[in-house]
Amino acid sequence: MTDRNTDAGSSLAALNQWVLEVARLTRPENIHWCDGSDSENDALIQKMLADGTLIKLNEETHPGSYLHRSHPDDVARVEHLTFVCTTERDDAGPNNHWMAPDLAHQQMDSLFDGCMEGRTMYVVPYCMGPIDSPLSRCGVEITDSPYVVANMRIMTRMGAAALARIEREGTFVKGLHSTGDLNPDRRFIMHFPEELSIQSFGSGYGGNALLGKKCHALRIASHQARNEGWLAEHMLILGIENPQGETHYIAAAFPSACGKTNLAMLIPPQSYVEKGWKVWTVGDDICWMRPGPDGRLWAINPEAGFFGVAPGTSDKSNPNALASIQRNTIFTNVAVTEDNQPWWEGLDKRVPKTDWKGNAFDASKGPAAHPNSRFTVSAKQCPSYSPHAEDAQGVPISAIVFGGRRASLVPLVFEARDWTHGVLVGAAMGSETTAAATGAVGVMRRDPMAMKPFCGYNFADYFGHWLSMENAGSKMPKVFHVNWFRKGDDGSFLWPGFGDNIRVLEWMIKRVKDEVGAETTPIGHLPKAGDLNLDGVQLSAEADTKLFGYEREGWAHEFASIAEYLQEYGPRMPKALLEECANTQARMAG
Ligand SMILES: Nc1nc2c(ncn2[C@@H]2O[C@H](COP(=O)(O)OP(=O)(O)OP(=O)(O)O)[C@@H](O)[C@H]2O)c(=O)[nH]1
Ligand SMILES: O=C([O-])CC(=O)C(=O)O
Ligand SMILES: [Mn+2]
Repeated sequence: MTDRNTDAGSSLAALNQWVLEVARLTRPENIHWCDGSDSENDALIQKMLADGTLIKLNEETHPGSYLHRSHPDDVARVEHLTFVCTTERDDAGPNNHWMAPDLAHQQMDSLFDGCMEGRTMYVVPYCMGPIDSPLSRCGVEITDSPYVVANMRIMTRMGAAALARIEREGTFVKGLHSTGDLNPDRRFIMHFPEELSIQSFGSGYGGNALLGKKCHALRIASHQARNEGWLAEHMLILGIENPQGETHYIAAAFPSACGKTNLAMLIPPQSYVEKGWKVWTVGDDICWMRPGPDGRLWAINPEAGFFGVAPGTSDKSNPNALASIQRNTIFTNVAVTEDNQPWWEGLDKRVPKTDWKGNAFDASKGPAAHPNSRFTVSAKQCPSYSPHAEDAQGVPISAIVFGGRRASLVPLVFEARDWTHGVLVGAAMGSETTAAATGAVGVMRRDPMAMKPFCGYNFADYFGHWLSMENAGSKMPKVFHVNWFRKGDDGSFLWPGFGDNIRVLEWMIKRVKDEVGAETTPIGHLPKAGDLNLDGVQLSAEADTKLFGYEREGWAHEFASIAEYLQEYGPRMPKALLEECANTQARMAG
């Protein structure tokens, strides 16, 4: 496999040439190279206020903050229109939609033909990760959307410093984006991992349009990571500091809208705060990890901001997120109150005046804020932002956590037997779908490592890559699985979740430090009664069995379906993983 644009030295010439090529195709009125300065941002904001792209929010309560209302058909990622275009179909795998690169280029060229007439074309150089980190990677997004530019400025290190790094380094990911006419029939999100390039047309929504995020930092980066021996994952990163002042870092993969931002910003219950426990936020969505000289995995957050789900965010559920978004925040598709403050379901008891489409709010017509409405804000505004979040070498990872949204069967927490079993636990993940992507909500689907929508290559090869991370000299993190979403017979959540999730993290750290034993079952190790601190938590008798038990019959069914799922990948699926699965099934039968 060769990656084409790696010609160091002539990188700026290559960039210039590509920009001119794109301009010839898209025919913009102007070309603007973004330097990332405040004055540039101010001018963009003024332009967007003037043409209605942004609406100013209450300056007293939310200084420097704006509302954007997207087209009502353009509110989430579009997985059915997202393609991985590798030369060989099997390199994209059954987990991706595939199109031959030539055909995809033909199709995209005709969409981009003249699409920027009368518009300004913005050239956005950006760096994913701290600007001085060897783990970081750069890209350039060309876009005709000032909203995208303003968001990229918050979400990445954008502008002059990134351009200088590109010039030094020679390699960058090429991203081309146009909102086109926002017609869903003319919408495609195309990835060309072998060319390190992305082409996105017809959507302004975050995951489809902020190309540094899912398109670059996951789909393209996962391909680069495989070639270069590292991991690009859909994971939050947090630091948990114990009363002795030791901090352990945990990376956790949950599918979209399944609790990454909330866990990353966790505020412990009062009893924990009093003892001196703290949680530090390193990242809330994406994690790039690489083995360090000491054999441990070292991780950076490639992003500079949070593109978080608004509904459900409150001073009870996530006070750190709420504190972060009091100023300098772009809100997308939220409702507004009488006095022009942003509002969403779960924030407080006020009744908004206007819904996310800009109509007078009418409770009979559905929620006021779109269920996938979002805030974009700099990570620096988060009170729990880790002092080590920008460390060039990253932070060392002690534990990897997988988790899904599972109303039944799956207990609160279990630990994998070893690395290979841990890879199986990740590969076997299932979760109920959410509003973060278009389509039905609440349907259980396999979402290995929370990467179903984001892995830029064949899952069989991806699992093989994960298995290969353990080798002589490596000190792999322990692997756990959690489920905050188990429901009781009456349909309510059995576990309080949010701040109380620290109880589960504390148990994990005790396991990492070998301070407690565990109950061994065929799915892995469960906490022994008394080892997980439940002081002050009121659990029903039903919760006690459902959160901490192993349900033999249900798991046998689950694993029959997991085995079938892994078989779908055919002979490329690593034997070691199939054997681990069979081995787990044998334990269940025995
Ligand atoms: N019951 C329960 N709900 C939770 C918990 N943590 C998060 N949630 C809810 O899950 C939804 C999504 O949470 P987020 O933290 O925004 O999810 P995310 O994984 O960061 O989502 P993306 O940004 O789409 O990747 C919100 O409605 C939260 O209120 C928890 O511990 N228990
Ligand atoms: O990608 C997006 O638009 C938002 C997000 O974090 C996800 O869906 O996982
Ligand atoms: Mn996400």
